[in-house]
Amino acid sequence: ISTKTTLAGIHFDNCLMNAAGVYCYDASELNQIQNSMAGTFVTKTGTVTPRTGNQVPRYRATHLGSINSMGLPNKGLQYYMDYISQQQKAVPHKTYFQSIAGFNLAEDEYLLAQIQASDFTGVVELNLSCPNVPGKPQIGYDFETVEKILTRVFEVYRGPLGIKLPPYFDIVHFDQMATILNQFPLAFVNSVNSIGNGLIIDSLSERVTIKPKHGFGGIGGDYLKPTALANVHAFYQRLKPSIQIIGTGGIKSGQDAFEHILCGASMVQVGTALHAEGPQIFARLTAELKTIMYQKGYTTLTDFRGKLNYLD
Ligand SMILES: CC(C)(C)CCc1c(C(=O)O)[nH]c(=O)[nH]c1=O
Repeated sequence: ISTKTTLAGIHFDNCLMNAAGVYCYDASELNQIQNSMAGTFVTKTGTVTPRTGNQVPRYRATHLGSINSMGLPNKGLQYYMDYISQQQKAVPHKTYFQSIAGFNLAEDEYLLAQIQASDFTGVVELNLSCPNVPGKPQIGYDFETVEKILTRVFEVYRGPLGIKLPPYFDIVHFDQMATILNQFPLAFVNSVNSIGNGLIIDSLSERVTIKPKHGFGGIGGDYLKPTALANVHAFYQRLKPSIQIIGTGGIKSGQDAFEHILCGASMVQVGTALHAEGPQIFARLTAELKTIMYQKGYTTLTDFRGKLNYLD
């Protein structure tokens, strides 16, 4: 029984990995993912220069998930490029993901030019949940800007590249986004990022639980799973076959991973549950997924990927 997968024509021994932002800030954390059962890792979203991010507390977990307003704290793109370059030499049989985000089109182009000029042989994940010009919604909700960015991105970058999308909640938005994305040679779409601007309250103290943005932050975990599954399946149904789906959101068991793959995911990423349990979670999730596959008579992910049944 195998949980291996292929993405962007590249083989991964395991379909489970971290979600950008969780357990991937520095070499210490990335080493722990590298030495776990995860099939690979994605770095914290790298920006043009290092960022300290927002004031703490900026992450809070509950028994149903998490809220965060980290503010993109990261070591800067070059730090992650150097780390990956070292890993490509030390552990050459694996392929790594570099997450990036520019705060405008020029920064996106700069980041991609840096990667293009390096010895990077991995996969780029462009985070489209980044802020736009003030007064406009995040890029992922500004469809014209998505199209403009992707047009430019594929003029400047030639390696395998996918995008991380925020969740959508309207069928028309799935249709509109898929129509845009199907124009581009994307390797994958990663659905979903956290649900933006949720609020988790401590009713005893009658206070919010994180400091930035008056307590507003991205929601992950169990709260996110139905939305994540819907986005994975909606894009799986609409995108051309060459654009694969990475499923992110609400995975804390082998069953959750199974459901994401049943909805069409080729790779699954773990965030909130990884933050809570640490990298040994990948051994548990892999064992649980294999048990489910065994019980159902499946030997590979292709036996059930995307084969969700409807109640016709
Ligand atoms: C929310 C942004 C800071 C604009 C991007 C980075 C990010 C963050 C973050 O660094 O706050 N948290 C998330 O849950 N998803 C993200 O994509």
